[in-house]
Amino acid sequence: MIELLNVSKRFTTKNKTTQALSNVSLTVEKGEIFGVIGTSGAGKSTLIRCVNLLEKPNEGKVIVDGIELTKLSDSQLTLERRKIAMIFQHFNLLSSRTVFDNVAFPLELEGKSKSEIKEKVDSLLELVGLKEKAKDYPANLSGGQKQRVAIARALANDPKVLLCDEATSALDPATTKSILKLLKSINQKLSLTILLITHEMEVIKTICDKVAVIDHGKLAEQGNVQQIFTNPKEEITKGFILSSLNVELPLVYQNSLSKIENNNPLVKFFINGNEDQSFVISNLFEKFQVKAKVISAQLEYVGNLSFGVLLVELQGEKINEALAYLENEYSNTEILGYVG
Ligand SMILES: Nc1ncnc2c1ncn2[C@@H]1O[C@H](COP(=O)(O)OP(=O)(O)OP(=O)(O)O)[C@@H](O)[C@H]1O
Repeated sequence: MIELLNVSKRFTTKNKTTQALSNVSLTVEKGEIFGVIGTSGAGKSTLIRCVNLLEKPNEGKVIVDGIELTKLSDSQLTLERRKIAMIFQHFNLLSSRTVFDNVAFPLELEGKSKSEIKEKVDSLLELVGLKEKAKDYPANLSGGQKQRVAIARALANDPKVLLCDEATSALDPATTKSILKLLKSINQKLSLTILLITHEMEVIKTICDKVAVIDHGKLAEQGNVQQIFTNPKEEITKGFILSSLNVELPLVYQNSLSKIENNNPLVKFFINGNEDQSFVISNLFEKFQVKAKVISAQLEYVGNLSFGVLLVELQGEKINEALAYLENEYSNTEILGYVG
């Protein structure tokens, strides 16, 4: 449904040229939710804006629904853009219009009749759960409600693709969840293809089928979400996954941690979704008679795979063998220090 082929984009200002995207290729299949994750300045906004040609690539092709947008005239592009809707971090609603009139706006531009508009807007407000707010103004809505209006408006012209530019970044965690749930249900009900950009792994984990990691304008890694979460190849991807797993050393351990190596090591390591790895505690005991006291842990599920981080204190005689085993078998094994 969306294909970017070797897309590059440079911005040239008076003093310098920034290579915002280098040779980016990706394919989003029909009906898929595809997430692009990256840190600030990585090129996410530029990438998503290249899909509807709000930014024109310097090189490469952009193909949406079989049409190569990069070779269309401006008037042809205007027509094709109707298939591609977009929502934004800050909602971009018209403050002088009611909720109803915001959603009606693209239909008015299309020249639809009053009765057609009423029928469509009512059904869209029903879809996003905001029927009772039809007469309210944006200023009187919560952030989550504003984004619901923006989603209803985006769907007014029955687009084939929805682009989400950090759509939940301005929302609190509970509202983020409800908006992601709404996007997923729209994706399923309408078979709408969704491309989103985010800096939060949580968003990817919650609704995406596929993910691409962008770093300094290049795609570092891409694949289905299960595969990337459980077997990340690139350091940047591992960093995103670890940052979404929040294990902290409890204060009592922080205060007693030392560098004295003949004490018990505190070890942090990553479980990658492989079922064998879930048996780490019994493996350590069976193989080395080393006991692993769990200090902190976070396990997550992507589909039926569990992955996560474990923080344990190792106790026993064959500590060095146990550490070598963890370093070999588990990614990102790290000795945080020693406790007496
Ligand atoms: N219009 C522009 N003119 C000049 N440079 C730009 C322009 N837009 C983006 N850039 C530069 O291109 C690079 C990528 O920017 P982009 O906004 O795509 O990153 P991002 O990943 O979306 O970051 P953020 O999450 O902070 O919005 C940055 O170095 C940015 O400064």
